[in-house]
Order: sequence, then C-alpha cells, then structure tokens
Amino acid sequence: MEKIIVRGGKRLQGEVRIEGAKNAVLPVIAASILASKGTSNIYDVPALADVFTINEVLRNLNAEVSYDGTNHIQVNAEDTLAVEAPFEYVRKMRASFLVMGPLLARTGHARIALPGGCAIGSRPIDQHLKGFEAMGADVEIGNGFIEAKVNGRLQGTKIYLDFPSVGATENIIMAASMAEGTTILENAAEEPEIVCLANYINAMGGKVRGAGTGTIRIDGVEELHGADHVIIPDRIEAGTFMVAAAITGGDVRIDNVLPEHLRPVIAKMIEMGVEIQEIENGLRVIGPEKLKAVDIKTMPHPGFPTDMQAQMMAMMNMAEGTSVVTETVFENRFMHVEEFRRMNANIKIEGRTSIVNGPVKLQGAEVSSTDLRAGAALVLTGLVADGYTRVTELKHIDRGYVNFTEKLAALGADIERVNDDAVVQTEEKVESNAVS
Ligand SMILES: CC(=O)N[C@H]1[C@@H](OP(=O)(O)OP(=O)(O)OC[C@H]2O[C@@H](n3ccc(=O)[nH]c3=O)[C@H](O)[C@@H]2O)O[C@H](CO)[C@@H](O)[C@@H]1O
Ligand SMILES: C=C(OP(=O)(O)O)C(=O)O
Repeated sequence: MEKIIVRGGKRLQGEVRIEGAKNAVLPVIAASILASKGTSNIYDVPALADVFTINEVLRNLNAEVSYDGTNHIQVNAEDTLAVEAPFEYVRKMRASFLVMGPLLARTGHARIALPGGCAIGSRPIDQHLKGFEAMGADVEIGNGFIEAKVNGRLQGTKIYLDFPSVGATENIIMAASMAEGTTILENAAEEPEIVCLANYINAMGGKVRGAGTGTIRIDGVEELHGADHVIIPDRIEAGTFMVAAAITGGDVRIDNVLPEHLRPVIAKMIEMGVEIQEIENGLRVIGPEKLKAVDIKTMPHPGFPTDMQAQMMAMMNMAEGTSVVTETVFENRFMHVEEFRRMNANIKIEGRTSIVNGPVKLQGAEVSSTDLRAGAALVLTGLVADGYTRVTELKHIDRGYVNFTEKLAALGADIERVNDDAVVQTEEKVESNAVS
C-alpha cells in the first residue's frame, strides 16, 4: 500500500510554485468540446489524476486530446462526437458530469452515468437538470444513466438556482452558450473558476457576461471555435501551502497566487496570528509562535471555501482556545475529525458544527485520507505531530495535488512517499532468490 510518511517538527522555509487550478481546468476541458472548428490550447494544466480522467472522458467521446506532459493540453473536437460517458469515469470523478451541458448543446443528445454519492455527502444534480429542462431538453433517468435530448437547439431562458451550485452554474453556462437566444442565470455561483470558464468560452466566440456575480447573461451563438486559454492558479493548493507554512511556524514564499481569490482564507489566517505579505506574483506566509482560535463558516464564494475547511481545522488543533467550524456547503464533510482524533485532537461534532479545543499535543499515527482535502489536512497535521504519521488512501490526494510530498520536502519537511507493496515484493524476491 502506498503511504506518505511524515515526521513532525520541521519548520518549513523556502519557495513553492502553485499549479493551475483543478476546479478551473476540469470545466474548461469539458467546454472544449463545444468547438466544432479548430483546436484549443490550454496552458498551466496541472498533471493531476482528475485531469487524466477528464481527458479520457473526452477521448471516449471521440475528441482528440494530446497532453505533452508540460502543462499544455490540445483538444480538437471537430469530428462527430459520441454521446455517452460511462460510469467507469463518473465513478472516478464526479466532475465527469460536466460534459453533459456542452454535449447536449453540441449534439442535442447526452447520456451520462448518474454520479453516486461520495464521502462528503450525497451531492445531487437536480439544479443541473432543472437548467437543461428549462432550456427545452427532455431529461430521463434510468438504468444508472441520465439521458437528455433536445430537438434542434436548446432555447435561452431565465433560470434561478435554488443554491449557487458551482457545477450547475458551469454546466448551464456551457449549454446556454450555444442555445438559441439569451439565458439569464440567477443565484449563480460566483467562484473564480466560473470566471475562468466564461473567459475561455468568450475566447471561443461565446458571449457570457456577468461571470463572477450572481447574475450571468449568456447570449447563445450558433458555433464556437477552438481558442487558447491559461488556467488560473489553484487557490486551494495555495491555501494548503499557506497552512503548511503557518502551522510549522515557518516562512514560505508561495508563487503564482492571486490574493484576491483567497480573501477569506487570508483574513482568517491573520485572525489566527499568521503574518501574510502580498509580494510580486504571490504571498509570503510567516507562522507565529502561538496560533489563536478562530471560528469559520463555509459558504459559497466569496465566503470561506469548504475546500479549505479540513486544512484550517488542522491548524485549529494547535491554536489556543476553542474554534468553531460550521460546514454549510456539504452535508457530511467532517470525516477527517475521526482521523484527527487518532492523532489526539479534541474535537466534538454537533450536527454541521465541529468544536475544536486547542492546543493539543498532536501525536503521529496511521491515518486514512477520507477525501482529497482531508488527506492534505492529515499530512499537514503530521508536520507538527510528535513522531511518525502514516497517511494512506493517497488516491484522494493525487486527485488534487501535484507532487505534494516533493513540494513539502523541498520546503524542509521530513516526508517521503513509500510503497509497502514494493518493499514486500523486494523481500519476496530476496527470499525466492535465496531459495533458488
Ligand atoms: C470540480 C469542482 O469544481 N468541485 C468543486 C465544486 O463541486 P460541485 O460543483 O459539485 O459543488 P456544488 O457547488 O454543486 O455543490 C454545493 C452544494 O450544493 C448541492 N447541490 C449541488 C448541485 C445540485 O444540483 N443540487 C445540489 O443540491 C451539493 O450537494 C452541495 O451540498 O464546488 C464545491 C463547492 O465549492 C467544491 O467543494 C468542489 O471542490
Ligand atoms: C471536493 C472537491 O472536489 P470534487 O468536487 O471534484 O470532489 C475538492 O476539490 O475539494
């Protein structure tokens, strides 16, 4: 089994570069199939498992996707597209569902495996489907698939989201960009990743206005073409390294960051006593001797991001006093609490609230990544725990972090990624060699 082994106690120092954002690149790659002419060049693409999955989804739909291993992807979707994304991909990554909107707009037909629940909650897709239906699609669910069909083009309309869902906003923008007429999307998500997607669609010849606000206007066009686009920096990876610096009392320069995307994280970390300087192209983060307790409530952007909740909780275990974390975005995003407890944390869960009492003397233990950010938060905790922490289920961490172990090691962490199976295999080999 693969594990990250970390020994606590090192103060992190140095410089780290942040990759392009996972949550921006996935909808952008999905949107690239809207182009019936020309090739798209997408730059600053992180080499993540999720990116490889969406590339496979597109190839399976008959698009040509080439990735040269240097953060640059080319997509050509000029050929007739297939209409189905099987469960094999959607199971690996829920964001595979983002091809539904562009596929429906481009071909009038999409059949996508129904995403299941996941570790952080049931995650329904009713708001996506409500949008497609309002635009005139006929949507049916059966045999584990969602099938949507439209005669002719989708029709622009007014859509109000019950909750500012990021994925529904993206799927509806993509579908509406080739609909007949204008779509007004209200109570839309305002995340920076939505703006990144809208900029790409506009470069493809689309007309999306108001992205980054709660009301988005999409004037549908008949045809879109390939375009060049650079992915925004990953604010969650940046936030994770900010915590790594702060929790270890370190001093780290974090490069390729847009501080305006991180306002709630910066504000809360300053409240905890962390020094944060805005420098050219990034941030310098200096951890204090003692952290102060703070309360956070996760909210849609520009509120505090749920994807930073677990990492902040790792810091709260070290802070003086009681911190209260309220998770309002996902129904079940406290799976990491049980794992933190294995490392001696004192945390009580009451419904959607966690009460974190600190500071505690954290102890190394064998812990499991229950989801992507939980895994990162456990590694961060290992940086300050006594002794060795072994983090398993690395497939989650690999979905969202490029070279996480290597980047932390370069900052001075005592950390390595090992494969126990490899050790066993080597021992077996030694034994079998000895026999023969
Ligand atoms: C690939 C990607 O970009 N993932 C991000 C995206 O996920 P994702 O797009 O799945 O998140 P949403 O904003 O859609 O979900 C937020 C909440 O709305 C609910 N909901 C959503 C859609 C729907 O049709 N019905 C419904 O009830 C969900 O169950 C959840 O409780 O935004 C989340 C919230 O910032 C982040 O944590 C994820 O990292
Ligand atoms: C929850 C996340 O991603 P996804 O929506 O892809 O599961 C995340 O990035 O923290």
